[in-house]
Amino acid sequence: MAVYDMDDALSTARSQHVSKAQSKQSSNPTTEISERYNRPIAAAQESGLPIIDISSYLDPNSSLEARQTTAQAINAACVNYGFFYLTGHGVPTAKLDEIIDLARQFFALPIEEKNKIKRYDAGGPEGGDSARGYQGLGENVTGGLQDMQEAIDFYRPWSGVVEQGDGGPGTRKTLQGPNLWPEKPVSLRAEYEAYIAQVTTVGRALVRAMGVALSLGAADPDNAADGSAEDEDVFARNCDESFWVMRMINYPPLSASVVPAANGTHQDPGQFSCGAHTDYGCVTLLLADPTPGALQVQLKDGTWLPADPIRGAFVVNIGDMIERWTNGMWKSTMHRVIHRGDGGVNGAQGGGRVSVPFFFEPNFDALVRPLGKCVRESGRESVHGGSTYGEHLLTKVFSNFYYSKRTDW
Ligand SMILES: O=C(O)CCC(=O)C(=O)O
Ligand SMILES: [Fe+2]
Repeated sequence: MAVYDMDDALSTARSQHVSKAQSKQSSNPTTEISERYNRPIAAAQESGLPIIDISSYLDPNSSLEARQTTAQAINAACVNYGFFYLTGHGVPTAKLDEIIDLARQFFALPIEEKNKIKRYDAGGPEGGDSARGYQGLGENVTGGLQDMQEAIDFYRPWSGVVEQGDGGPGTRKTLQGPNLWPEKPVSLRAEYEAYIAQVTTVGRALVRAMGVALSLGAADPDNAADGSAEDEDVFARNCDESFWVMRMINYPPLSASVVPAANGTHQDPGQFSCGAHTDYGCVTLLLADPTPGALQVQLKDGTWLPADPIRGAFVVNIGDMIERWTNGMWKSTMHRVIHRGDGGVNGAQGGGRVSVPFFFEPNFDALVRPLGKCVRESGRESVHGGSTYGEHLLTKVFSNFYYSKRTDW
């Protein structure tokens, strides 16, 4: 089951779909980490993630009924899984292939070339901003463990005032630097910028559909610019200048990985490609190469569901800001990546798995706090007093843990 055919995969996933698991999701990442690989993989997965066609939110001529059907499917997927496949998004499959291919070409370059766009700490003499640029193997940490991945992070360009960093002239504040684009492959930057424009359109459509899915009520035209109005446009309004992040990742096979350590090198067979975490923002549109078995999603009974790629579809998951806005009615779901390299197209070649998640996030200054309707319907106290997305993001970047479970809000 190496390369998916879209039609086959869709029909298989639909026919295999079974009802949700009921028991409570683990919220303690340390338990998960201590168990390493030992948690069961959900019985070879009887249940696939739901598949949702977003085209009715991209087509201005779609019927109300079509949009309602999509919204209901989104609500069910977010209540039960926090994850789903997204089709009908309009980004050509050839474009998706090109994005993966360019990433693979970059990661195949010598380390000296990759380090030309190395990420450096804010305030340092290199002019880094602690966020943008290339991160080598083992630099990313989840739950105290090094992840076996290398990556480049790109963010929405900083449009606020650019301040001098704490290190004096020539230094930068966190997040305020320019994106560091690789010189090679030469076409990467233009292709990626065009892709970012496309996925931003998809992200906008998706969050509009999510507002409808929560039955928040039609927007009053008088509130069009009011970020605090709690109608069905609330997510769209608070994401209209999305402070997006795009991460280009290469996961070498764990079986062959050697992690650089202060005292030389060591190999850790219990290492994760990416440790269990929830995403900290709004919605993630994940594009990944066809390697099966690598991405795993934690179901409510604690077992892990492999979320294998479907060619031409995104894997979408909701992040902590949506969980906060919905007062926990929609949960951001734990997921992890284990690319052992012992199967699949790329694994069989002993190669890395490449993925390019696009994190469609709220505006930097968007105030994110539980919606009144969700507080009432969830039947629980408000889970958070509210903070801007920018404040939340900065705690993530300052903590130097790219990923973390949401216990810190
Ligand atoms: O590479 C993947 O499949 C998932 C990556 C991920 O979860 C993340 O970057 O947040
Ligand atoms: Fe993630």
